[in-house]
Amino acid sequence: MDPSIFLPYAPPNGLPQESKLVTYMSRSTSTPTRSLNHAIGKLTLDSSPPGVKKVLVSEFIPMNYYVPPPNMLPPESPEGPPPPPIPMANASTVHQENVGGTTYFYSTNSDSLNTTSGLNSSASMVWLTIPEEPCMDYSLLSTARPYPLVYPYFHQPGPSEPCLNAVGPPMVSPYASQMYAGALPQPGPSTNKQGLAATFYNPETIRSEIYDRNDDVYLQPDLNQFPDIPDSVDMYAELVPLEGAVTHSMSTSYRATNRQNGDYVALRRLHSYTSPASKRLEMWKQIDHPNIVRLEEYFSTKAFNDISLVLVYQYHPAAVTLMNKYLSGNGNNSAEGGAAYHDPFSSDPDAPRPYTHQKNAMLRAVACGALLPEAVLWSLLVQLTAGLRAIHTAGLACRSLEPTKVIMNGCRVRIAWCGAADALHSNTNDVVQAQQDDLTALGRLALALACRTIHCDNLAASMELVARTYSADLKNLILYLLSSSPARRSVIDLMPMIGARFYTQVEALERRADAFEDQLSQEIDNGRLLRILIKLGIVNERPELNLDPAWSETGDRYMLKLFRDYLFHSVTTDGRPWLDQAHLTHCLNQLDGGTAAKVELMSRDEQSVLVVSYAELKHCLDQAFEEVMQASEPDS
Ligand SMILES: Nc1ncnc2c1ncn2[C@@H]1O[C@H](COP(=O)(O)OP(=O)(O)OP(=O)(O)O)[C@@H](O)[C@H]1O
Repeated sequence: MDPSIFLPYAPPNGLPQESKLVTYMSRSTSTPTRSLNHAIGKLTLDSSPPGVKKVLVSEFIPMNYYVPPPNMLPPESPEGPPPPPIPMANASTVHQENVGGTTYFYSTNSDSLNTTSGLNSSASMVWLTIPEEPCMDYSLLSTARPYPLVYPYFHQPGPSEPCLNAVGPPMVSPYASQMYAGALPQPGPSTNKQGLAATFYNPETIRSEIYDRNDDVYLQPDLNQFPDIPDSVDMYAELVPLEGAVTHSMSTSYRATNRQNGDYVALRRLHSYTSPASKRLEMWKQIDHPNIVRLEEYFSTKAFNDISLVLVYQYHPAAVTLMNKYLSGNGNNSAEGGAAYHDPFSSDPDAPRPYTHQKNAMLRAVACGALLPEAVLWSLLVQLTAGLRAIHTAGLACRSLEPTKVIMNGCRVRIAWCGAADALHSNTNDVVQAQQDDLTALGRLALALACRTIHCDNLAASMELVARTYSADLKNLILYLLSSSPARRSVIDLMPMIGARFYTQVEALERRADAFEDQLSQEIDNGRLLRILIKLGIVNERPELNLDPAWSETGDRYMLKLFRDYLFHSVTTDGRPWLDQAHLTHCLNQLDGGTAAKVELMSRDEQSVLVVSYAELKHCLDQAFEEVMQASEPDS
């Protein structure tokens, strides 16, 4: 064994000279900090420029090994609540404003919080308390579709049929409602997890994510609604426009099914594409990264009555864009602490708005307690920088890092439609400049997420909000990304700024893996037992096979019938049903394993007893099932 592994930890000044950390520390005083100071100077923020050490993640507090009471949690703890609303000075004044002849009064008195006036709420918002995490309502999480769904696989109860869901809690996801024909198993007691914990490893959240995906995958839209879309394009069929896709002349997105393997794919069709496909698309095909939607292939087609280039990507069910999830403020995402605020002007978008209303979309987000917990922001940034790093390292540039082009499902972030921009602008050669633009775009995206609005044009005000709400490290990271200094920025420089927060992400992922493993260990045998039950059900009490009405009552099948009675219809000595699920599971496991253990089977008239091993029973079952399978073939 290499004895050097036992050497004690060396302090920073004792780091080996070839260490990357040494390289970084020796130059960190020049590149990032200089540009940060420069940027801060330009923004004339009140706060003094950060010192070098602040840039180097000095404020991070390890967490989670001890869970303090909620009010003591650091803002970026995985358990941490969203940042508190910013208190505003002078909360008792009344402000009035005349808009279009109407005078609006803004009571800034915190007592007015309970009034129903939407306008008042915009002034007194800053004193709103952070809402409790809503109890899980799956319907909030299921995404709206622009088309009605048909249910090809599952029976829907007709009007006269009893509906088990008639009484009980509100129905959950459409898929779940079809699967269970009734209420889902109720989630356990509310765990009231917040921050990363709420999204990464809360079992109820994980469960609802899975239902959302199943909704998306199993509930088919009615393809007749799209008569203009070809039945198939190359090897892809069942094309459906992707939810939220805007129809325009340059490109269209579809979900489709691969006819060879049945997998879903996301297609990006570039209309009237006459130039040769960019060579960079081949490079994009090589990129396989968990934070990038993989480009599988591309081809030209005339199926759309023009020459289109079609890019084929991996499909991620129930994916939503960052725009829809965090920035659109459409109120559908309260489970995310959504940026849903009451907009008193929503009924008439063109109505003149008070200056106060226009000015501060981000302050409204503060008012709703809708700012994201810092840990969630870092998680998004860690994933985005990981994806971007892979892209830049491959000598490519994303060119479209926008909230509408980054998708999320569950807690995973993926950069979507990579390569489409290269295909559209195949004559753009300056990758280095495009990579710099990517970093600026990442900065804009980070700022938008931090302020929960895309209206961050007032950079100084936005940065002030960030500085007052989040750690100096987050502010510095955004400033670095947005810096206009001529020094070349690199995605690699972001890693030291993320620093120990990386561990938070790793820890959350490990906890998520634990949650999955726990769940898997509980469910792992269910499929196996279900399969053997299905086999038994197919064989037992079959009225006839191959015109033989006695088939299931004779030969091997008779033993299986007695075994079924033994399993499900045993009674106690005084004639009561004997229900012992552990015994039942044990017997099914023995049958599946075909063990040598013996079981006594009694005929229904109690006149004869058969002693058989599970191995024999298994053999009987396999034989009988095989016979049914053969009889089911059309030419049998
Ligand atoms: N790989 C994917 N798997 C599943 N869904 C995806 C995937 N990529 C994107 N989506 C979803 O497709 C939808 C439409 O995306 P798209 O980028 O086409 O929207 P758009 O607003 O019309 O953009 P554009 O104006 O550039 O055409 C988005 O809601 C997004 O969540």
